[in-house]
Amino acid sequence: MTDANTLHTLRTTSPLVHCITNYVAMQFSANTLLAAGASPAMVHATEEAAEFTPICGALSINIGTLSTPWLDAMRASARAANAQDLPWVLDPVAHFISAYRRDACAELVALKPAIIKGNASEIMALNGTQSAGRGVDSGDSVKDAKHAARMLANQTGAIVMVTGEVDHVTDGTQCADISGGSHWMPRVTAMGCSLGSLTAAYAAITTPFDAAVSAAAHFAAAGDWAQSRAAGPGSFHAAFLDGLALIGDDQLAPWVTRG
Ligand SMILES: Nc1ncnc2c1ncn2[C@@H]1O[C@H](COP(=O)(O)OP(=O)(O)OP(=O)(O)O)[C@@H](O)[C@H]1O
Ligand SMILES: Cc1ncsc1CCO
Ligand SMILES: [Mg+2]
Repeated sequence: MTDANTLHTLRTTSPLVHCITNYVAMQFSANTLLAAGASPAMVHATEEAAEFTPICGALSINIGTLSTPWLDAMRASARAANAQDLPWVLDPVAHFISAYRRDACAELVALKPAIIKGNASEIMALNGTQSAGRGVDSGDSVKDAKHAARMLANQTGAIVMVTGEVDHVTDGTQCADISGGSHWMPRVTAMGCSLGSLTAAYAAITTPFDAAVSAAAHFAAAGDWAQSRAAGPGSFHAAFLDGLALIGDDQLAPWVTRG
C-alpha cells in the first residue's frame, strides 16, 4: 500500500486497537488514535484482557509502568493475538532499569511481537549493545542504534523501529528513514508510547513494515504541521492532535526515504 492509501484506509476503516499501556500514556495514546482515525480501547485487567484481544485489529503492549498483574495480562493478550495471527507491537520502555523489567521484556520479545518500537537507547540495550539510557528518555542517537536495530530484527523476526530526530525502520534487510516531526516532541511525555499504539492501528490494515513507516510518517507530518502553530510544548501538544486529524492523505510520503 502507498503511504497515502494507508492513511485513507485508517480513516475509513477505523481499526479497533487493544492497548495495554502505561498510566502516563493512556489518555494521550487514546487521543492520538482517535485524532488519527482509529479506535482505541485501554483494557488491562487479567480477568478480561485476553478475551478482548481477538475482536480487535491489533494489540499494543507498553511496559512503561509495569507491575505483576499487568504483565500477566500482557502475556495472555500476546498469546491470544498470536493464536489469531493478529499483529502486536511491543514498546520496551526503559527495559534496562531493573532486572524485573529486563526479564519481563525478554519474555515478551520471546512471544514474537510483529514490531518492536523503542528509542535509540532501548533498541541498543535490547540487542546487548552498550547504551547511555538511564530512564525513559534516550541518551543515544538513532544513527548509533541502526546496527543494533538490524541485528535485533534478524534475531527476532520483528520489524524494528527506532525513534528520535529521524526515525529508522528495518526488517533486517530493507529499511526506511523518516524525517520531519518537531523539536518539541521529546519535550512532551508519551509521544513515543502513543506512536507505538498508532503503529498497531496501521498494523491492523497493512504489513508490519509499512505500518511502522506509515505511523512514523503520520507523526512526522503532524509534528511538522503543529510546530508552526505552537508557542511551546503545551500548545504543541494540542496542535499535534489537530495535525494528526487534519493533514491530507498525500502528506506522509514526503518524509519517507526507503533504502
Ligand atoms: N528532535 C526531534 N525532532 C523531531 N522529531 C522528534 C525528535 N525527537 C523525537 N521526535 C519524534 O517524537 C516521537 C517520539 O520519539 P521519542 O524517541 O522521543 O520517543 P520516546 O523516547 O519513546 O518517548 P516517550 O517515552 O516519552 O513516549 C517520534 O515520532 C519521533 O520521530
Ligand atoms: C515518564 C514515564 N515514566 C514511565 S512511562 C513514562 C512515559 C514515557 O515513556
Ligand atoms: Mg518510549
